[in-house]
Amino acid sequence: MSNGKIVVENGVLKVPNNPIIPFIEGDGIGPDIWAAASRVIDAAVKQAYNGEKSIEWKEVLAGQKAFDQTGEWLPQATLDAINEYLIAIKGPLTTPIGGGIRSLNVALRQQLDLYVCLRPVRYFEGVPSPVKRPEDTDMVIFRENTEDIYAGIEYAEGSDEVKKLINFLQTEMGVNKIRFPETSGIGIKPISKEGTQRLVRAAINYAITEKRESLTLVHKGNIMKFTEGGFKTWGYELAETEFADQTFTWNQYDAIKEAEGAEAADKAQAEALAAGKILVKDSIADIFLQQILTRPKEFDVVATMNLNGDYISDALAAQVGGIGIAPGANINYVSGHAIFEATHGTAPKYAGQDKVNPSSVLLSGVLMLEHLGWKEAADLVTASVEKTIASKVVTYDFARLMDGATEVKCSAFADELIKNL
Ligand SMILES: NC(=O)C1=CN([C@@H]2O[C@H](COP(=O)(O)OP(=O)(O)OC[C@H]3O[C@@H](n4cnc5c(N)ncnc54)[C@H](OP(=O)(O)O)[C@@H]3O)[C@@H](O)[C@H]2O)C=CC1
Ligand SMILES: O=C(O)CCC(=O)C(=O)O
Ligand SMILES: [Mg+2]
Repeated sequence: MSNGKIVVENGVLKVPNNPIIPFIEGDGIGPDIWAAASRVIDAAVKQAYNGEKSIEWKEVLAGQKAFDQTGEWLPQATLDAINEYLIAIKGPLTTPIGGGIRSLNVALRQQLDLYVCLRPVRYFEGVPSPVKRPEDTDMVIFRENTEDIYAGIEYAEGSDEVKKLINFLQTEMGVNKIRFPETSGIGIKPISKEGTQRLVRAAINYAITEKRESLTLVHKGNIMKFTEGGFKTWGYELAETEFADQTFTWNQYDAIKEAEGAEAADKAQAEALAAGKILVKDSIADIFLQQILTRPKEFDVVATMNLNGDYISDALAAQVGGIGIAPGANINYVSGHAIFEATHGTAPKYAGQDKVNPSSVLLSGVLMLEHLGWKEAADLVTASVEKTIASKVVTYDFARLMDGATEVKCSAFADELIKNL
């Protein structure tokens, strides 16, 4: 452990006092927010441990910077370094729309098999929000990170591949419902039982450890029966088999109701919850998006597939004040690999202006510190974010919605955060 490498031993992370942590600066606003956030993290670690601990940052390349320096968008050396050092943090990377390279963000998650995209959503007092009671929103999203349409199995309209696939579907599979077969692009959506269950397992384990009350499986299983519907079925199945003593599911509720009536089902559920069991329920994605606005208190931990999770995490971020403050982490709980990153993207129109809010990547750093077991440093940063926002010294995104705010640049906001540690 003396060589600065974080390792996993018997499923437990061993962190030296001076761990080497690879970082990807990112495209667009990446350099600005990374410079700001890393300064705050370093200052918090120094203060929390009187200089006995510190992070040795190791830059690894991806995105435009990597392409300019090496001719590759995601060099093998970057994957090798993250593989070796286990934990990394990154700024956002650009993905062109419609053509060009596929997402490097997705590639990193898939190639390192970081199957959980963890995105906690909580309110910070004083942050301007579009809803009346933003403090009612306190959810933790577990977004499946390796499957779904993000697998990138897509064929362009007019290509030989799409003609072959459509022909196969029509002649071999009896499909006659492709409305415009001559001009369709086709995408494939793989959702597996293994992929679902390792995600739901992580979500239930989190709910147990963090003493959360419920887990909601969000899906569109009424329409996509064997993919999103499978997700729901396999999620309930996992809860009822692996976590029989710790959970009570709506599936079980329905079975009791059918056999013994609604009163018996209500009683069984009430008893289970009184005994501290986690309620595992499900929600169809469209109604879920309505209810997170109208009844946010009913939701706690949320598990869902990749695309739903992408939409839901941005929607929930907006609810508590926007994407400038929404952190995230991509984690493989078995191998120990993790990459921490903001929920937002490269915001190209603000690139190089030292303008945007560094809180998303900074709070991703807080998740990283917590993951390392460096809670004291994590708590210092969180308290400083709370204090700084309460003092109304904020970046443009909050300043434009707050009365009496002092707008500061990204780097000056970091100075303020360090002052308030
Ligand atoms: N994980 C990743 O690396 C991700 C990468 N991307 C990529 O980023 C690129 C741009 O995507 P886009 O759809 O514009 O989404 P972005 O998240 O980059 O930006 C959209 C808007 O969100 C607000 N915003 C984003 N970041 C911040 C911040 N730090 N502080 C304050 N406000 C912020 C800005 O709002 P306003 O205009 O109102 O000021 C901005 O214009 C694309 O190539 C996309 O693929 C997207 C998401 C995640
Ligand atoms: O990879 C991208 O460009 C977008 C990723 C994204 O939207 C996300 O991680 O939430
Ligand atoms: Mg997204």
